[in-house]
Amino acid sequence: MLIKICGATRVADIDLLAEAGADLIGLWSGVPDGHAQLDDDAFDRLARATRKRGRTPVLVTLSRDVRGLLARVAGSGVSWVQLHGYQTPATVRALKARGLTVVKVLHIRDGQCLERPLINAYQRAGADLFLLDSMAGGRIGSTAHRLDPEVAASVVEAVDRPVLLAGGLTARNAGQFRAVTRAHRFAGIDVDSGARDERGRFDADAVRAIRREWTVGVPAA
Ligand SMILES: O=C(O)c1ccccc1N[C@@H]1O[C@H](COP(=O)(O)O)[C@@H](O)[C@H]1O
Repeated sequence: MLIKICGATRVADIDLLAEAGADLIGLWSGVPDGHAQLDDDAFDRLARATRKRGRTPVLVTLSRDVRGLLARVAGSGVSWVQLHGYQTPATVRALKARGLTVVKVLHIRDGQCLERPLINAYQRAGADLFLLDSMAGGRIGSTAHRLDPEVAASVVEAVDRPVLLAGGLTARNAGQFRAVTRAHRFAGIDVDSGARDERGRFDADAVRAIRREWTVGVPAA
């Protein structure tokens, strides 16, 4: 299973996350006013640092601007893109046409998957993975609002792609998701808030504990 930690902003973050066991590291571009939004130079520098440490950088974005996204991946050599907003299947198709690995986020609000009617269209467009994230009210992302394990299990059953879980995940709540983590489609987790200390800095012990608790009973790849 994959552990993705999201929102690195410094090379020191990459060092800490790589050492603590992150497989994928999320770098934000096209997240206006986001707490971890990077300018282009910082994005390229952190993408290089991530690859140098043998980890996979992931461009995390709300942008629907396909040209802009292609420019960003071309400039940085990043090949994974996480579409965290309400991008359409056409955006997924356009990125897949360039050979990128595309993770499409499905938003869970009040027990419902907002994009459920579009799941087949995203699959036909070539989405490689889905990522379930819980919304708090109208807010997208880093809500620290825990995903509902039963809703996650029902969406995982409904899709035909590997699934990452996100939304308020920590080492402490791993046990509540055992039914999902045993599912054939479960691919891993994505964490932002739960990997940080009270000052908002990444915490290596928290990341190690996340890896330890979330891999209990999950067959090795
Ligand atoms: O946090 C945001 O504002 C955000 C904006 C745009 C894209 C992603 C964002 N956050 C992502 O939300 C998940 C879950 O975070 P958490 O563990 O609940 O804090 C994670 O991928 C964040 O990077």
